[in-house]
This record gives sequence, C-alpha cells and structure tokens, in this order.
Amino acid sequence: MTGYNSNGEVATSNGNGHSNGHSNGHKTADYTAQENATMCSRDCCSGPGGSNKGAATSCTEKKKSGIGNGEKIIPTPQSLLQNGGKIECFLTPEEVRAIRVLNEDTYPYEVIQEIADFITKGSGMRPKIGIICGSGLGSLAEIIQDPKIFEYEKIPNFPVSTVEGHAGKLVIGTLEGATVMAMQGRFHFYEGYPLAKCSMPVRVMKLCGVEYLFATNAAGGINPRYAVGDIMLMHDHVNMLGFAGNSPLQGPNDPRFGPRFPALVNSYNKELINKAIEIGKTMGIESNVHVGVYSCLGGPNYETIAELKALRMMGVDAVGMSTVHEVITARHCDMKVFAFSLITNKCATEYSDKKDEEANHEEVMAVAKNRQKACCELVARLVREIHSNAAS
Ligand SMILES: O=P(O)(O)O[C@H]1O[C@H](CO)[C@@H](O)[C@H]1O
Ligand code: HPA
Repeated sequence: MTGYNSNGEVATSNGNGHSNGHSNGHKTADYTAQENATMCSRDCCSGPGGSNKGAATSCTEKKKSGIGNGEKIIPTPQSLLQNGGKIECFLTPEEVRAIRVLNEDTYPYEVIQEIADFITKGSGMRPKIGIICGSGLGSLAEIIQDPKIFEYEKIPNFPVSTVEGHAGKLVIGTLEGATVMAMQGRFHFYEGYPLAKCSMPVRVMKLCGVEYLFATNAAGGINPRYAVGDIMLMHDHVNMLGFAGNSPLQGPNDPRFGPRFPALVNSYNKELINKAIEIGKTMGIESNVHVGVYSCLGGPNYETIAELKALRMMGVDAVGMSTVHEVITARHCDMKVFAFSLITNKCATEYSDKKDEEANHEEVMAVAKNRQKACCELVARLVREIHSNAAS
C-alpha cells in the first residue's frame, strides 16, 4: 500500500497490503479491537485474528522488536482503507487513548461512563446540577463549598482548555445544600475541537447524575436595549453552526443518551426562567435582566457589521461562540436547561471608524469580572430554589 513516510515522501508497501515496518497502529472500525494492541487480522501476522498462524512473529512483536526497515510510515486515508475497507494500524492502548483525545469526534458511551466513574468515585459525590462557567465567569465555581477539584489534564480522555478565562478545572462540591459540579472552562469549536467533543462533558455530567444544566456565557449584545453588564436569560437560540450543517449529535446515535431526532422547542426550562426573573427582582436588578435569543457563531473572530445586522433581523438578541451545542447535547439526554448570557459588549450595527466600538476579549473578561458577584448570586439563589423544592 502507499502512504507518506515521516519525510513526506511516498512509501510503498510490500505488496500484500502492509507497509514496511508496520509502524502505524492497529485501528479497526471496532472499538474493542482498537483497545487490544495484539489483535491483528493481517495475512502475514501470527497475532490473534491473523491468518498466518505459522509465522514466527506477530505484527505487534515486529513493532516492539523494530523488525522492518525502521522507516516511519504515515498512512493516507486511502492506504488505510485498502484492506477490504478495514482500517488497520498498530497502536498501544495508551496511544489509542491519546489519539482519541486529540481526534475523536464521538465518544463511545463506555468511555464517557469511565470518565463519569473517575469523577464520582474520585469525589465521592453524585452531583445533581451542572454549571458551565462562561468566559471570565470562573468565579461561579469558586462559591462551591468543600470542593474536590479535578484538573482537566488529569481526567482520562478529557480535552484541555486553551482559552484565557477558562481555567480548565472541574469543581465538585456543595452549593446552597445541593451537590453541584462546575466546569471552569468550556470547549469551543474555534479551539479546533469537533462540536461533539466540545459538548462531551455534558454527557459526562449526565452519567454523573446531573439533572439540571446551567450554561453561562459572555456575549455581545445585539438588542439595542441591552447595556453592558446586563444579564440575558436565554429562552431560545439560533444555531448558526447548525445552519451550516454541523451538530454535536452528528454521527451514529446512541439511544442510551437520547433519540436520533430530538425536538428542541421548549429547550430552555420556563419554570427556571420565571424563577430567575423573580430572583432578579429580589436582587434589585430587574431592569438589567432580559429574556432573549442567543446565537452561536463559530468564531474565533468577532462578527462583521453585516453579520450583526443579519442576526438582528433574525431576532437574535445576543451573540457568542458557545453554549448552543451544550444545550443541544443536554436536551438530547433529557436534562433540564437554564442558560444566561452576560452582556460584555455592545455589538455595533452601524459602520464606524471608532476602535473602542470593536469587541475584544480583554473587555469581555473585564466586564465578566465586574459582574461576577451578581452572576454568582443569581446562580446560587436558583440552585437554592431547585434544592429546596426537591427537598420539600
Ligand atoms: O461563550 P464563552 O465561553 O463565555 O466566551 C465568549 O467569549 C469569547 C470571546 O470573547 C468567546 O469564546 C465567546 O464564546
Ligand atoms: O461580541 C461578541 N461576539 C461573539 N462572541 C462574544 N463573546 C463575547 N462578546 C462577543
């Protein structure tokens, strides 16, 4: 077969479908087989599944002993598929895991269960409410008492945060009597992660026992009535990435999570929105609390004036680069969703040369920091409501 070697040159196989050196790992379409580095169905191989049982060494043994010409073969998609459509390569289970973290679009149920077990066993807690902290809103996790903190890097198969204002920690503990877990750092499409991976932690939350998702974000205000520092309770969204044919639910559907075709009307829990409005009144911030429509674009660039005008015409009140795929994933597995945007900047909808009208992440972070007290209070009070209603 033909592939690219590590120098970028074309390398040709020995004619039976194997590249010389077998340096790429076993990768079959079967998940279990990927985990088992000794599994092989190659004709030349004496490993389990291999047809050449009389051969002295298996592919894996050859790999370990360095048999072959030592040249590293980097397969092309075409070369991988030459063996009757079966993708094969040699990888140890550790290598398979590392590659999955980097590349995997869809995490199998079992892997998500493993992550959830790691968290529930490691913390000794089963949270009921999951919170995703938006840019600069990591302080929402700092009000959690008796926290057990897991750095994303240390959670098996978890992606890592790469954006300023997203610390990359999972915090589990108690808030207003309820057991909660909070993500200090979410994953965005523009970081290079596929949408299914961006929202994979929502499924982890589900398998940890979470029933309520609180998703928060920093967003630009398109509705001219919104001021910087206002809070918009999300009652609907316009999924621009979905318009472009992208969804966190793409690929095979696992009915253990939810149906193939989930409905998204009534995604945002009305009871929780009404409670949050009441809480806003008791906090004396009712004039700064709105109910509106959020739209997620891919980012990382902020929007053009023409795009913002178009979004406004579509009925969008606030724009960001997150949340929607998390909400879709949460609704797919039947979680109750509450979400809000902190308006960190006003989006210009008229052309202007003024630099200070341009959105920038420093401003987003600064406004989030200024308004963290109000956001924390809103979240804490709503958690208290849910917890006390469940207890009564
Ligand atoms: O949505 P969160 O994560 O709050 O962050 C928002 O802020 C960043 C841009 O400043 C983008 O990542 C946008 O989505
Ligand atoms: O104006 C914005 N646009 C997109 N994402 C954002 N996140 C904060 N502000 C913005």
